[in-house]
Amino acid sequence: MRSTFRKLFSILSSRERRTSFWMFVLIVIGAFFEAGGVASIIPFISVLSDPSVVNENVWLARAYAWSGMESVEAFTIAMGFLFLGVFFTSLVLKALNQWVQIRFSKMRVHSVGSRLLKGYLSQPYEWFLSRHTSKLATTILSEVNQVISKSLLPAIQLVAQTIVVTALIVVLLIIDPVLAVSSTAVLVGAYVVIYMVVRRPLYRFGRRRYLANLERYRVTQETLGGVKEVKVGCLEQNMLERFMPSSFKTANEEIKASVVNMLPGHFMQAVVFGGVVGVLLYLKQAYGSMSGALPVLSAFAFAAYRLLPALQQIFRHITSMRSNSAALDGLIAEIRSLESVSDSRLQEPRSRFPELKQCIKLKGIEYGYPAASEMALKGVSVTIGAKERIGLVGSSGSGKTTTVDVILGLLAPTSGNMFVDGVKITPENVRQWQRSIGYVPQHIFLADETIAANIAFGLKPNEIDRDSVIRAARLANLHDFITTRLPEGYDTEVGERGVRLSGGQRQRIGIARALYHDPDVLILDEATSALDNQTEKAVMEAVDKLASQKTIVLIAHRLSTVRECDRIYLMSDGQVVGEGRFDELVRDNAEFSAMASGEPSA
Ligand SMILES: Nc1ncnc2c1ncn2[C@@H]1O[C@H](COP(=O)(O)OP(=O)(O)OP(=O)(O)O)[C@@H](O)[C@H]1O
Repeated sequence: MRSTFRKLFSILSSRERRTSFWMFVLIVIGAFFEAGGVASIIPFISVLSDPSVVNENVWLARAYAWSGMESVEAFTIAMGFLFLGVFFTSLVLKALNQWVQIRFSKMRVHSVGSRLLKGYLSQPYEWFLSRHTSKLATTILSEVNQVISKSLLPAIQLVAQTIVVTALIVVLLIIDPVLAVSSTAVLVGAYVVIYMVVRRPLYRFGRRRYLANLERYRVTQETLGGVKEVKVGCLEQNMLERFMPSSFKTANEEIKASVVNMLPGHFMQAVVFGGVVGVLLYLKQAYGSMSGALPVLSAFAFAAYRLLPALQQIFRHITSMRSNSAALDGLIAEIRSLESVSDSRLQEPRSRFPELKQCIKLKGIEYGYPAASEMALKGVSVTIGAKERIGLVGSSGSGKTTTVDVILGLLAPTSGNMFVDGVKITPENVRQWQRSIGYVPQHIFLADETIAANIAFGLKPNEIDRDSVIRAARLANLHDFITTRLPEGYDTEVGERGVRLSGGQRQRIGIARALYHDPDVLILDEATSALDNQTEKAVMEAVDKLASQKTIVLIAHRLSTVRECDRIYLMSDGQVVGEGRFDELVRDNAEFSAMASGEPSA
């Protein structure tokens, strides 16, 4: 249990830890008043049942004299009000404490989730290559919530209830030590026995729920993310059957944990009722008569009214923390797997590289993916002149995308260097370099927003510059389509994942997006490979318009795409094996010439 507290503490920031200290102080004050409420009932009931105690008891006599009351009746009424005052104050403090505790923990869903996303975003691109995005999303969206509501909040409430229970027991010990010790021993002992029985199954249920929930999210994301393939492949039933076991398991394990949480409550009622009989017999024995025992009985009854639910809640909090320790461990492992979180990797660099004047030079680049046995790039040297249009071609797996990812500054070469106008690209200046590049991937991710917001992707609505959006759309050959064919022009919603746009239109939105920040260099990574010849032609017209305005790097499967390039690099097995203009390569390079002859001319 101590280690669970330590782990929970470790997911809080130092500011949150300080806040939790003040929350603890408030809990102690609340407990003080709760115990005071129980203690103050004794003198009130004593005076009520036998007014003569006002003179017999030293403390009551002093209080009576100090109050200056004229009659014992008035004093009794005042005592009643005092008791009610303490009791009401304890209720108000209880409500305040609950509000503070719930607010503190629910806000942690927000802050821990945000810190986690910040941690993910500040990781290098390489880090993401070995991660499943569905697991990252599940951790942020589901597991953080699970840990906070089923582990952190119970932990806080456990501390609060334990302090209240301790304070109440101290008061009871003062009132009647024998009764306090024996009844506490029976109650706490019964809970300890139950906990010992259920702790292992609870951990098992929690671990199975955690794993099943990850699987549930993964299958959901695959199914909905690939809905087109699912529909075409008639895989609906298949996907449903893959989803249902993990979904069933998640629910089932949660049911088991909840029932185990609840059952001891019934068992404890049997213990308590058995105990009441014993207490009454004891009181009759110890105080001679029931009327003599009335003040003590009232105090114990009143304390039990708080103590029993508090003990039951303590038990539930402990079991909840226990059954969620797998989720907490998962979250901690995820936080630890993050390399240092650096703000510099999150902020937009203030400046960008000076305009490209001469060339981008890759010199002897070697790169190996973390888990791969073979190098993906084996000494690649490439020169891309300013305002040139360069093509990268080669068979699948030859290293084109890896080369582009190095140019994009996403992968740091294992050896070799990249220079931009003679300046070496280093971790310090790579983000400025990235600001100079516009990138168009093979599949454009379209957000469920307007055309304008999709072109100015990632910006807040008030940051979008309409003139830049229109300029980029004109360059991408999209402006006429947007203004004449779309009902609300640039303010037309594209629909989730761009389903209302054709493949060619989506790709041109991608090009407009890449051009929005007016980059020097435009990189298209198989941006037209998924399009038919006719649609590709329309997209390539947009690219042609940019020739001699921008430096362009094109990765292409189809050689027709790179026909107009100033220079083409042919890659094979992580190396550059040919270089030249299209016709030069057809003439001089057997591999290229074979590729060209195998492809119908566009
Ligand atoms: N994330 C990765 N982890 C390990 N190896 C990888 C990874 N991505 C690519 N590779 C390997 O690196 C080599 C080069 O891959 P790359 O994607 O650069 O080729 P490509 O020419 O772009 O291929 P394609 O035309 O199919 O996209 C391949 O052998 C590939 O298997």
